[in-house]
Formats: sequence, structure tokens, C-alpha cells
Amino acid sequence: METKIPIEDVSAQGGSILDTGTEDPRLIGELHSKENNFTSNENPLKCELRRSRHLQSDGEHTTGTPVIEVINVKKSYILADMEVPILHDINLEVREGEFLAIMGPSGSGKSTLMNLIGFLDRPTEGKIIIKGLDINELSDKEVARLRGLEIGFIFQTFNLIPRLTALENVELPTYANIRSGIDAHARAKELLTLVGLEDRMHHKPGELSGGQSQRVAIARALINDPAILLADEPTGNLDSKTGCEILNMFTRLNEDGRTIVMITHDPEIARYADRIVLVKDGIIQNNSE
Ligand SMILES: Nc1ncnc2c1ncn2[C@@H]1O[C@H](COP(=O)(O)OP(=O)(O)OP(=O)(O)O)[C@@H](O)[C@H]1O
Repeated sequence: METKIPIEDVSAQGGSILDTGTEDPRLIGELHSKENNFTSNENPLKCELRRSRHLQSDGEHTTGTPVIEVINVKKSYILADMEVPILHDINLEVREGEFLAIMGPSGSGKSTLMNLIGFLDRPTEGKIIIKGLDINELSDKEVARLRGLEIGFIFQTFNLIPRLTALENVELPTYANIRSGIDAHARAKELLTLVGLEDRMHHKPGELSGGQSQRVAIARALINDPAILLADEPTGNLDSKTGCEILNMFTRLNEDGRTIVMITHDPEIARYADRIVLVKDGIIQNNSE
């Protein structure tokens, strides 16, 4: 996938993330290519591991530009006037185009870590750097814009707005942040077609199956063409066949160059990733490629 994102050009030159003004030429054209079409009519999705892309490697480690850097991060919550440490000195680097799975027992801090990576929360100590931008050095407005344009979220419970149609749900993030030159309505339609929901665009979430709802959520996550997709148990509420279809979508998005970080409890699902990180008691215990 090309990386001609205006935001990247601006930040690489030391400019503000709020300065973006050029057009985003990416993706819509790509979405039309047959090999990128996720609709299952002609080419049914198979529940098997299919990887056509391999990350660059120096023999031992994945190489490439880091897009996510977690440096000496600690996170505590204050509960009844007591500081409760959740994450202890986490260090993690995720490189461009990598597909990373985060595993670990319930309550170990996986979602907390993902929320920090997604700028939904700030660390108590340490740094989170996304595409070279340090959250500690950004205003709340800049953080919101970086999150809105560069990070797509997918949750176990889909988190769709019940009273909005699928199309309106997909368009929703663009009300807050949109790349210049993008026709949000047209792009939302393109994305819903891409995920095989062209005949469900005007349905509300209550009229959709779990798998269809998650497809809407994926289309919504892609609306601003983010470099990074963060998925918290994306197949947790789906039957295994539908879960496989969703994972094959993730695989194809990753093969197009998108960086994916996915929390899962299921080792079979983690096999889709290039690398698995194990979080236990707020510490990264294993960082295997
Ligand atoms: N906002 C909060 N305030 C206080 N404690 C919190 C908050 N969010 C999470 N925690 C606590 O932090 C710990 C880690 O939670 P987290 O959701 O990150 O775990 P997890 O590994 O994702 O668990 P699961 O697999 O069950 O989703 C838990 O003990 C949880 O109760």
C-alpha cells in the first residue's frame, strides 16, 4: 500500500498535524481491484490461514519503520484514593505493515494497553509515539485528529449507533475528522460494498447479524483510511465461520500494508498475526516473532 498520506508528509516535515490540506488519493481506487474485493459471491472466503505478504526481516527481527512505539509506559488507576498499578514499564514497537496479536489472561491489561496505543487514554508515565508523534507533546485537539485519521477501532461488541443506518454509522467518524478532498458519503458506500453489504446500507444495526455488524464496524474503521487498525477481540461475539471471514478481511487489509494490532484470547486466531505479545500482570512476558 502506498503511504501518500498528507498527514505523514506534514509531520515528517515537522509541521502540525492540523495543517493537512492536500488530497488523499488512496484506497478508493484500490478497493475496486478484484483481488481486494472482500465480497464472497465469486471468491468465497475460506477459513484458513492465507498469507501472500511477508514482512521484511533481517533474519531474526522484523524490519521497517516503527509506527507504534510504547516506551517505558506505566498506567495506574486511582481507586478509593489508592493508586492501583495496571501496566508496569511496557516497551513495545510495532512496525509498519505488521500484524501483531496481544494475548494474555483476563484483567492482565491488554485493553488498557490498546487504549493507550489508540490515544483513548494517556499513560501515567512513559511515552506513546504514533507515526513519530509523541502523545505527550500534542494538545487534546491534535490527539483527537491523529486518532481520527490514523487509527481505526474495531471492538468485540461492534459499538454501532443503534438509531443510525449502516451507511450513517460508517460516515459518522468523518463528522469529527476527514481527510481533505474525500466525499464521505461516496466512500462509505464504497466501503460497505467492499465488505459485501451493498444491500444492507440502509438497515439499522438491530436488523443486522453479528457478522454484518462487524463488517459495518470494519467499514467505519476504514472511512478515514487509517494506517493502523486496533481490534479488541473482533471475533469474540461471532460464530467461528463468520469469525474466519472477518479474520480473512484483516489479513487482506494487512497484506495491503495496514498495521494491525489485535487482542485475542484464542491461539488459533493469534496465528493470523506475524507476532504475538503476551501480557501478564501488566508486563509483557513474551515478545515472539
Ligand atoms: N477505568 C478504570 N478504572 C479502574 N480500573 C480499571 C479501569 N480500566 C481497567 N481497569 C482495571 O485494569 C485491569 C486491566 O483491565 P483490562 O481491561 O486492560 O484487562 P484485559 O486484559 O483487557 O482483560 P479482558 O481480557 O478481561 O478484557 C483490570 O483489573 C481492570 O479492572
